Amino acid sequence: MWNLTRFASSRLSRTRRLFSSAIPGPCIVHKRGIDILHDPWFNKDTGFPLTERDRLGLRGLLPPRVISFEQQYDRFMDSYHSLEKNTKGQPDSVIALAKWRILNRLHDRNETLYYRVLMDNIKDFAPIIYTPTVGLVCQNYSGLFRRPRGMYFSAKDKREMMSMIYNWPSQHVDMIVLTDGSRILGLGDLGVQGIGIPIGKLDMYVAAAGINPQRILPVMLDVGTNNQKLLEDRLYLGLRQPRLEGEEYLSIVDEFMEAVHTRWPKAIVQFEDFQMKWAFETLDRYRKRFCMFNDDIQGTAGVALAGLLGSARAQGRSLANFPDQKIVVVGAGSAGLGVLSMAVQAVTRMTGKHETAAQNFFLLDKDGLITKERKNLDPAAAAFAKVPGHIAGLTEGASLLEVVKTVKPDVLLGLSGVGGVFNEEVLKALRESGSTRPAIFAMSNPTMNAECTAADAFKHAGENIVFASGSPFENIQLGNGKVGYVNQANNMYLFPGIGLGSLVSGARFITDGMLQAAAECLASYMSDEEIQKGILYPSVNSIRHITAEVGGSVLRAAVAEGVAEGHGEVGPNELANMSKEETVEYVFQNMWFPVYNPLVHEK
Ligand SMILES: NC(=O)c1ccc[n+]([C@@H]2O[C@H](COP(=O)([O-])OP(=O)(O)OC[C@H]3O[C@@H](n4cnc5c(N)ncnc54)[C@H](O)[C@@H]3O)[C@@H](O)[C@H]2O)c1
Ligand SMILES: O=C(O)C[C@H](O)C(=O)O
Ligand SMILES: [Mg+2]
Repeated sequence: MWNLTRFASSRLSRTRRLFSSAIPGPCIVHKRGIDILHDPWFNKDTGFPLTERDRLGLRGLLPPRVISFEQQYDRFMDSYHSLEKNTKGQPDSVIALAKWRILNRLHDRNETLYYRVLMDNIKDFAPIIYTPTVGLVCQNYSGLFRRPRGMYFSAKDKREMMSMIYNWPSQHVDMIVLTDGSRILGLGDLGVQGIGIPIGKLDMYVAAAGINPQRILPVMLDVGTNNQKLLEDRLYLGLRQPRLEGEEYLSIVDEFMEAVHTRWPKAIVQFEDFQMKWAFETLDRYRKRFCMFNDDIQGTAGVALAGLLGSARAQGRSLANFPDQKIVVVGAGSAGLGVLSMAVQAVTRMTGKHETAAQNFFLLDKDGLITKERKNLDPAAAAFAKVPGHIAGLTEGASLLEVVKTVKPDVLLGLSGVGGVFNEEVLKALRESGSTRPAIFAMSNPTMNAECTAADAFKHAGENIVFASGSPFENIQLGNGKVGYVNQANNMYLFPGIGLGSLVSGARFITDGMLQAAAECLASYMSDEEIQKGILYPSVNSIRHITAEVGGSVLRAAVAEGVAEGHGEVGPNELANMSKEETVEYVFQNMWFPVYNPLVHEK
């Protein structure tokens, strides 16, 4: 139901009321007539008032009755609910794709209405436009393709990107999400079909951070694919060649980054779902030259750290005891290593001792426990490699079950991309760990790649656990009215605020201090009462509020670190003089909100 009063009960209420009473400002449009109806940025469908139909040459191109935004909203939601009813009993994937299609059609037609229904129903719609359905959409992208969205740069576009970037119709771009499709969620190399991920992430940017949808740009860098099935698929829409490697690959990314920053020097680029070697290499290569970050390494790390600190609180420990938590991380890829690096930074700050900061962290990959004896030990994992035999029974390549039985961890955190690796035996061993309240983070996406389901976690590891997963699961009814709370540990709680805070501070770079501030903000967001119930993260329904808070923290950190250059009319000195509350209010004020603005034609 379309209802502005819902905001009154949310944590957004004060600021939202400010917005809702404001008269929407006019919006300049350079086209007329049918071209406006075909442009989802400006189209209002049957919502164009008569005066506007006259002004814009729309008279006669629409049925005569003017339908209000509220009525359009309700009409869409009615169709959506009918679809839900009509698809009952069909396979989950069929229902999920049908829901995605109806939302996507609205997205293609009328962005204002689309983003409004998305924002108001974010808990129901996030699983469709984001994980898990976005994974299914990427897997089937070439068959589902109807209209392009975003930009595609391919290996064949070498030396052309600087001019191609000017093909994008929008004068201003604030946020770019870029992928090369090489590691899409836990689904592997999906080549050009990975474009669904930047689209879904940017939908979250609009819904959560209020980035103006006219200023977002999803980008696919198609450098080929090593997915043989796709190369042989006659419908595949990407380059039919193996992935570029080495310098050839980097020269393509370099050229793209130069082109973007020539046209939009202040645009922020989020790298998403790059395979590990390129995720680290590109972060290292660009983070001191451009305002960019890698969401899988850095966004995930902050969300996981906030969850780890929350689990310590849920176990009744003071934060000063966080370094004593024994944490087993399964998956030594971009996400797992990002999480451990940030956790080590946190422990170092608490104890002042870097050398021993990783002593309670245990890291496994597909070959088991990583120790100093590992052949071809990845330098990025070396800091977390154990000395074999240091703890009796812990040898190189020990299985997850052996590690859990020996270490008796407080936390089991999965970023392996492998569904079910937290199997019954592992979960039962965790139950025996003796930890007052074991925590399980099954963070891999989409749902079928989660290390365990919520139901299995509560069943085998005990009702006392704290549970979080990367993709959403329903809460578990434990009987006798008791509920096993399911958290969603997903980087969506941070990347929108990191992007928005960087944007409105005019940050030159995104520093570790800004990322740390984002994580601390999320960690301190939850009350003790919530944490005791096992609730580690806010409801997705309050994502705009948490994003404004995170954005404010990121902004303040940017100022403190001397990288804030100001944004629009607001200079660095003004930013520096803002109180904490003022920074959050300023971030809110910069959020776009979907309403129909009066359209004014200009040649
Ligand atoms: N919830 C979130 O916010 C979030 C954020 C980022 C990534 N992820 C998910 O994390 C997963 C991994 O992402 P990544 O970028 O680190 O991938 P990656 O390919 O860089 O790393 C995967 C790691 O898992 C290890 N692995 C594979 N099979 C294993 C097994 N059976 N047991 C133990 N380890 C195993 C690999 O050796 C590798 O170290 C993906 O499913 C992704 O969707 C979730
Ligand atoms: O996309 C997500 O839902 C989270 C994360 O970025 C991932 O790669 O799994
Ligand atoms: Mg990702």
